[in-house]
Amino acid sequence: MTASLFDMPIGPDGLLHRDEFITPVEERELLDRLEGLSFEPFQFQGFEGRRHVVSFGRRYDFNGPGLVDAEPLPEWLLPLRDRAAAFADLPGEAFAHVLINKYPVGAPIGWHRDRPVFDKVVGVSLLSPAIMRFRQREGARWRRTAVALAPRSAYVLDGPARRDWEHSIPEAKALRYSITFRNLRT
Ligand SMILES: O=C(O)CCC(=O)C(=O)O
Ligand SMILES: [Fe+2]
Repeated sequence: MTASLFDMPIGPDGLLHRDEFITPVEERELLDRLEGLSFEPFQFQGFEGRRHVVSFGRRYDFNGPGLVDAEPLPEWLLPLRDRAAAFADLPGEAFAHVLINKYPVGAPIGWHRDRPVFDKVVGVSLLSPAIMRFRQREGARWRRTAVALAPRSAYVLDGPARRDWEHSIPEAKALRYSITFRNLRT
């Protein structure tokens, strides 16, 4: 499944977004799996975020060492990994790192660009909708845009959307999960 007419070229260049990337039944099965994981508060240089996370394959430790090994990807994640990789024009095995985000009510993700050790990012949204905001500095001002992330939709961040724009998601209004896949920059 590579880019098609139905992948909306909205938002910054390099952002692809596809609704109904997974079916409601697949979403339910994934949620059952996610409910069994041990999420931990996101740690950033001594601070704890309201967002909770689980990593597989590799884990990015923001308190010092950077990229470290993590538990291998569980079997149940492999079909989604392969579908996400195809969406980003990559082989499944390229996605060495999976980060699952859990956003309880009130949990945001602040403005950031993903770490430069990673290349493309694919994110799959589950359970409730969110708005992903983008901003890019332009002189003294910010260019801004946003994309609606419906449950079961997926996005690819590549090119300028990945490298030049920052993204963030405001405080969750209802519990939401995202399953995000990253390959390593070579
Ligand atoms: O929840 C999302 O879809 C965004 C996650 C994100 O930006 C990240 O994990 O770096
Ligand atoms: Fe991100």
